[in-house]
Amino acid sequence: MSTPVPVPGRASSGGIAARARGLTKAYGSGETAVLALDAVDVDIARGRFTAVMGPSGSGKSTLMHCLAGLDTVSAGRVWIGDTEITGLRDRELTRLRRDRIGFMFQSFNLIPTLNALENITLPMDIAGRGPDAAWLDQVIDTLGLRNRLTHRPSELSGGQQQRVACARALASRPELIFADEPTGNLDSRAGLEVLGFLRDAVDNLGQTVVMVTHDPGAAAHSDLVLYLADGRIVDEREHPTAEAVLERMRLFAGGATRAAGPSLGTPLRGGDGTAVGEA
Ligand SMILES: Nc1ncnc2c1ncn2[C@@H]1O[C@H](COP(=O)(O)OP(=O)(O)OP(=O)(O)O)[C@@H](O)[C@H]1O
Repeated sequence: MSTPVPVPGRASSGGIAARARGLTKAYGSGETAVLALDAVDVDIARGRFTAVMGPSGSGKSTLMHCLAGLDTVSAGRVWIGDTEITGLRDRELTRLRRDRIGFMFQSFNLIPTLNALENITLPMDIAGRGPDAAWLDQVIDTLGLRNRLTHRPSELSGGQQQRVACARALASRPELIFADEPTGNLDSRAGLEVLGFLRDAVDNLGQTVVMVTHDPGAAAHSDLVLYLADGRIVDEREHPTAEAVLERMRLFAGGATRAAGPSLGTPLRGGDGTAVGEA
């Protein structure tokens, strides 16, 4: 009998929020084809904060998009909870994304003509579902948005806008939140705040978060870092510190990481608090 090979990401006692087997994504064809993901197996543990890191072009965003059903796969299978999403029709996939997944992007993606509260509840309004009032209250208070609810995005700072986007992602109490560089457009103080809220969402609200980032300091807020290189998960680390992540990133080809910008180096919880990224 062969010994089972451990799958990156591993389960928590809470089970699996998403998983992929043999996930392969190629762009283009023939000579110009790019293999963005190369037969990736991964388990995303429920109730945990998972960070995805790797050099530019390693496939981080593609992995996120395929796991979240935002992009089709070339081969392999993907599940959200127990639902296989590969093979779902567009309409079913749209409904699944709307009902079961929350998204945060680097560029906030708020509607400029709606105020903060309207932005937060928009996905539920579109779905024709009223929010759970007690949960929504808790999300708004956790994110410190109570006195900003009537403001439009242009009347909010970048950090406040991302907090609104975070509240929008949380409002329907999704099974899983995917965040693609959520701190990429924020100064380090606002970025730290947003990471703290994502951490709170996992620790205090029982949410599951998957975050793509370039920043070892941001990754240090997670429970587990998955390292991608050339479309494969090549390593993982539990309870990462910023130093350990930076060190691992240095091992990638050329030693170059895009961590040279302002780093969100001081985890609000755990880690050793040393600022990195300026190294
Ligand atoms: N729509 C597309 N068409 C063709 N190639 C693409 C497309 N999207 C991504 N790729 C290629 O797939 C590979 C993985 O891209 P991806 O955006 O997932 O990497 P990444 O790790 O998120 O990069 P970055 O850190 O720079 O955002 C890259 O080689 C990229 O050029």
